[in-house]
Amino acid sequence: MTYSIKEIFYTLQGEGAHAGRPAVFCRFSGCNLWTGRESDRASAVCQFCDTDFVGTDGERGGKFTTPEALAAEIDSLWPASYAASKYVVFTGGEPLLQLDEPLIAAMHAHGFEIAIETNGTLPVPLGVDWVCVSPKMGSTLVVHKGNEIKVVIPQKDQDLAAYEGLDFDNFFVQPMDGPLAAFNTTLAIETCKRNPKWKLSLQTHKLLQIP
Ligand SMILES: C[S@@+](CC[C@H](N)C(=O)[O-])C[C@H]1O[C@@H](n2cnc3c(N)ncnc32)[C@H](O)[C@@H]1O
Ligand SMILES: Nc1nc2[nH]cc(C(=O)O)c2c(=O)[nH]1
Ligand code: SF4
Ligand SMILES: [Mg+2]
Repeated sequence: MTYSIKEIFYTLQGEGAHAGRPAVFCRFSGCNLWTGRESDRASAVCQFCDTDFVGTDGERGGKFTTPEALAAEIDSLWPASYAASKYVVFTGGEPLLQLDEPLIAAMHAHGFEIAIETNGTLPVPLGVDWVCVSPKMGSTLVVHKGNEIKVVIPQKDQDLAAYEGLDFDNFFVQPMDGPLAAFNTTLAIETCKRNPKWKLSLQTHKLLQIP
């Protein structure tokens, strides 16, 4: 399996229950809900994406022909002086188009805890340590359990109650970034206050202006 990687970088997890935790982000190229081309955005299933996941031209991006080569590149970003708490977040694009058990095994062999950020339309391979699902209206959700569900609001015809019976440890709403970000943030705050099952997830890396 050759892995197509947009970029790999070391930063703090910005979102969800692990916000503030140092993590290596590995962003896979490609998504099943949008081509990533602006000309296709209006006809895509997922139209609000804030991410460039096209190609392999980002920082440390490229084609990795073995799981070991990719794992070694990810591990090279972890501070050598502190070889504990190793944490990798596989994102994209849609990571479950490419993340497989050999890569999971290679990351575990390097001592990493493995997280994914997924749209929940594809099955999760065994061995992932932290599953964050962010469902998209217009797609079929097949991942009904995990560590956190992080619902971007608002989306057309969305019904938060439909997610409340799912088997997640944490329920987050995250305001949709874009022209209505300020309005959406107020909406998310009000949503949590009205229904305290839900907690607020902010994209703190954007507030902090870090990757
Ligand atoms: C770029 S996606 C990649 C992972 C996966 N494809 C997914 O959608 O979960 C990473 C996270 O950013 C969220 N996201 C994308 N665009 C956003 C936006 N405009 N505002 C807020 N969150 C956004 C997604 O819902 C997801 O939780
Ligand atoms: N700092 C930081 N945190 C993140 N959490 C989820 C991200 C993503 O794009 O999947 C992301 C990201 O791109 N940067
Ligand atoms: S599913 Fe994720 S990566 Fe794909 S277009 Fe939507 S937010 Fe972006
Ligand atoms: Mg992001």
